Amino acid sequence: MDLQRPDSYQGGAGPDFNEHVLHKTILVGDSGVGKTSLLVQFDQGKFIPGSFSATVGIGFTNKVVTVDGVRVKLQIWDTAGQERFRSVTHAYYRDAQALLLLYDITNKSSFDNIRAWLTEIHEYAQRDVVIMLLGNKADMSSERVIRSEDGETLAREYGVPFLETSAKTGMNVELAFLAIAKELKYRAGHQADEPSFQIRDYVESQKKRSSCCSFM
Ligand SMILES: Nc1nc2c(ncn2[C@@H]2O[C@H](COP(=O)(O)OP(=O)(O)OP(=O)(O)O)[C@@H](O)[C@H]2O)c(=O)[nH]1
Repeated sequence: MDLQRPDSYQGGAGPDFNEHVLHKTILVGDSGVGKTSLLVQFDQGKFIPGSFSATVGIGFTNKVVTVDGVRVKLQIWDTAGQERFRSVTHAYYRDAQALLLLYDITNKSSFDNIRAWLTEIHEYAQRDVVIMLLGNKADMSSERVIRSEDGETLAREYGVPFLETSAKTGMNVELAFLAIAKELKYRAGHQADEPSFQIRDYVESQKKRSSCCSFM
């Protein structure tokens, strides 16, 4: 990711109670799991195949998501997964409202490291941070080593929502950010008579499964 990249915030008119609030969301996970690709797919609707260039440091993209007719501004931070940048990225966890934690379904160690990532998150982030677990590269069915059920079981253990995504095809990418935006909007303020919003139930009801892997 180019850290000098200009802010991609899609501003514009439109009254809502969140107009001036930026909800800080951070992408974390091992190097190469697809954090930058996921953000590019969500922001620009495209996937740039080819050689992998690791993120250096940290950078952000602003993006407006409309949920239930309300504009919610997400400031999405893309972090470097490489170990040598950890101390830099930890500093950003503290004021994050949401964290998208990614592993790569074709890379076992990226999945095994999720527990260590969650330990770090619990150490450095706020107690009530919204966490979502994402198993990325779901399009790579022939190289899959982590079953969908394994991701689901781990997410259930930690009480967090889970989705399999593909930054390549776009599968569930918008849903992941939309669910986060809905949760943050709900937390920012809701009517007393508004039904409660449960992010895990919402994700379960909306998610598309990778058609490749129902046998796994
Ligand atoms: N097939 C497929 N390839 C992907 C997907 N997501 C990412 N990739 C590829 O995986 C490689 C790593 O992707 P990145 O988005 O750079 O990974 P990252 O997590 O940002 O890596 P760091 O910046 O080092 O933390 C690149 O070659 C991407 O093209 C996906 O969903 N499907």
